[in-house]
Amino acid sequence: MNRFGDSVYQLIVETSTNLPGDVRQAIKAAQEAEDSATRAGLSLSTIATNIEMAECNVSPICQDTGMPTFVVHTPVGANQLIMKEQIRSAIAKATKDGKLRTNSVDSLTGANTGDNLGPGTPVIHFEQWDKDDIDVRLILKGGGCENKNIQYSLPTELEGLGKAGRDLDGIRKCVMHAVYQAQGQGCSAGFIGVGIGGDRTTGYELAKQQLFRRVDDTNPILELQRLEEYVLENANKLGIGTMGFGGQVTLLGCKAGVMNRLPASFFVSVAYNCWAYRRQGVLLSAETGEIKEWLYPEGQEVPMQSKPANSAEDAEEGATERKEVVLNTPFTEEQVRNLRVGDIVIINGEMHTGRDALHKHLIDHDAPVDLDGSVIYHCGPVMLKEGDQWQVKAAGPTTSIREEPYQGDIIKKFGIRAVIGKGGMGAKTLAALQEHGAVYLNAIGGAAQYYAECFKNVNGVDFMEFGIPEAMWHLQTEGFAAIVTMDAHGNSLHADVEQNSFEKLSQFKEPVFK
Ligand SMILES: O=C(O)C[C@H](O)C(=O)O
Ligand code: SF4
Repeated sequence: MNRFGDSVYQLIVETSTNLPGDVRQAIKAAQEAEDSATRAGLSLSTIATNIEMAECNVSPICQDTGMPTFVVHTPVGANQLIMKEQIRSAIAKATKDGKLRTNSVDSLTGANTGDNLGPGTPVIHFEQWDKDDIDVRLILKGGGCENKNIQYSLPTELEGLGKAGRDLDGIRKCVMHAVYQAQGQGCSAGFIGVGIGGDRTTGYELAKQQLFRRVDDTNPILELQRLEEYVLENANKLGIGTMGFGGQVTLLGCKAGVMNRLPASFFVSVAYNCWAYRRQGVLLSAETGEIKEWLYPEGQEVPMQSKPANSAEDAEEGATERKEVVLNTPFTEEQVRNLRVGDIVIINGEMHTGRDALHKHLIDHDAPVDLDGSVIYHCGPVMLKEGDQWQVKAAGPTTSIREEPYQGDIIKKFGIRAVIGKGGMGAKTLAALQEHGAVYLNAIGGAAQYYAECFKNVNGVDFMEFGIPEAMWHLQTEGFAAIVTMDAHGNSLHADVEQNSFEKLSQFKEPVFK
């Protein structure tokens, strides 16, 4: 068993940096279905480039390397205590090597443990089985998509869909609603695991177990197979699209499982996973711990392409739709008031990261640097210190809506002119953008390698006491491209897509499974 720890380390690195072949296949199919000159098509192309970059750089696909969750099957008599210790050591080493972000935070104090070890992290489930080998599976599911998980208790009344009863049709409505309520915030196009039955805890567990299935498998239970096919086909009619930009592809996979329940309870639990669906597995020799087999198709079997516009017509249509503007920081009020929803902004100069801890802090404290005209990037990067210099290892956007309670006030207090993030923000921020003269720019969630390349130097850092993801990094930037999705004139693409998809949701009100 002396190779067990090394094998687990390899599994962690592979899972974080190389998206499996079946997931890649689903993303490629989405690229085919989407007009490549649209916002959704361009985003998928960036995602494809990012997947290749992560594989090539052996660096995290997305900066949020998630909650490491292992499911281990062992032969009877194997020592699980030793395996647990070696898994923990492999997690700490992968963190130190920049393959995982420091993601384990004390819930009361906010202190980051720095090595991804702590109460509840990593999650390790052991099961015994009657085979001779050890099966280790790992999923790295990020926080943004985890926040979009949802649990329904039937019967219930669902906005847009009406009554959902305790039957297959009620389940169908819950799952359609789950996709709608996620909008683009969990980095659509996504995958969902559905757990039918159980109690609140085991229902969610069952939903997450579905995410260990292969994307291209078929459910052996006929009713569930029909449910999966129905949801996959019809959720894509909601028009939410990649990153919630609108488009043909919103969902890439739906997998449902069922277990018994108590007579009084009927839960439908949905686990939402972003496109950066990082899960892999290995079969290990119980004697040596060596890898005998990888359990999902490996990434290199399915190369990705950043597809060029597929026809001259597409390219032209795309070009007339949007304007590209190059801006150097700090921005002026006039520059941002000239921007409209749909424009692409290419940013050069210094920008500052800031997320949950910083926004809360800035409400009643001064900023450590002058933020007049500045650009704030909602991002918790993976950083590594090489010699005396910090290096940006992965740096995609985080879900902006979490900063909604603070953002408007902070924009006005410090004179910020642009906020970059993903998933959009709400009415309070939109009003502040209009009043003060600022814009919200949407970057492609999960494209952490793609954006990391735009950061040419780390000029400094403040609030390291918040931990690496929450610190305020001052980053020298070149060629960072993002789309205006909320402008200084009261327009919000997010509000429009939400409204349109809500109207479409009501089409699915009538019973389908009787
Ligand atoms: O924590 C992050 O970096 C991102 C998070 O996974 C999110 O989707 O908001
Ligand atoms: S940023 Fe997006 S891609 Fe990354 S973990 Fe969060 S939801 Fe997933």
